[in-house]
Amino acid sequence: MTKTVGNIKIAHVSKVYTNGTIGLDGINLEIPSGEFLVIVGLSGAGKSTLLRAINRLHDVTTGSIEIDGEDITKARGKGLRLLRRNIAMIFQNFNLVKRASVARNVLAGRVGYYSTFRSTFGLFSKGDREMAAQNLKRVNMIEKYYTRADELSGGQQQRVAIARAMMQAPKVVLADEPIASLDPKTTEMVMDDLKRLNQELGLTVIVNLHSVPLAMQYADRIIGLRAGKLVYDKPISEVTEADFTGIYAELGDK
Ligand SMILES: Nc1ncnc2c1ncn2[C@@H]1O[C@H](COP(=O)(O)OP(=O)(O)OP(=O)(O)O)[C@@H](O)[C@H]1O
Repeated sequence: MTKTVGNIKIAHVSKVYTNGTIGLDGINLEIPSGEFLVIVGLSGAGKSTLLRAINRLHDVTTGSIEIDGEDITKARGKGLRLLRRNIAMIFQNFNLVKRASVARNVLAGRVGYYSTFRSTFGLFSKGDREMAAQNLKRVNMIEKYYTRADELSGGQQQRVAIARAMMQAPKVVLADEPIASLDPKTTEMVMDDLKRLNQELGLTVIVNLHSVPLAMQYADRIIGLRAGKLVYDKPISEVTEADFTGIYAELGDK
């Protein structure tokens, strides 16, 4: 089997929802291992659809999405499970089990490595408990190990969600507007956490954002979507001040 390093190759990908809405329209995109890619675009541009196609939460209508040479759009059964294990997802609304402890939520990130029986009964190994503690330290949340998730602030919940994502030992992290419901200071903490994972562990990180200034601050490369099409694609070194307004104007010009 190919060694997984987090290269993504999206070729001729379109997605038409069953009601006829075009989600994605002929996307071609290569994302090299270790890149911090930010996707910007107005609401409805197709950002979530693209992220969800990458981990196969959505099926695409045409095209292929290769993760290290393996097409996830065609994967089935065990092959799909193994591919998915390498791709962690972080959501806008955190998706934690509110009544469970922080530790339990973080350990849940490990279920891809366990039988259903063991994970249902919480039979996690000592090694995994240590890994959970390590990942909570990484996001400065270790002191909340036993706290219930619903006693945390939004920013703290998102950091627990990042620790949970890390339990998968992923190669790729997808974050769908991870800071949409957070204040500016917490936003910075969460974006810093994502950047640290990218830089220290070399993970490929793909983040959907509405904010171009934030994209400018964190991205290696920015792409823009409008009505399902790729309309902007530049490395951060080539993004100019003029593009700043350009991105807004072009994306807004529906
Ligand atoms: N399940 C669905 N069924 C039908 N159409 C959908 C579905 N999900 C999304 N769409 C449509 O697909 C298009 C792209 O939506 P998507 O959620 O990917 O955009 P987005 O850029 O992520 O928007 P936002 O920033 O608001 O999250 C929109 O026109 C949306 O209405």
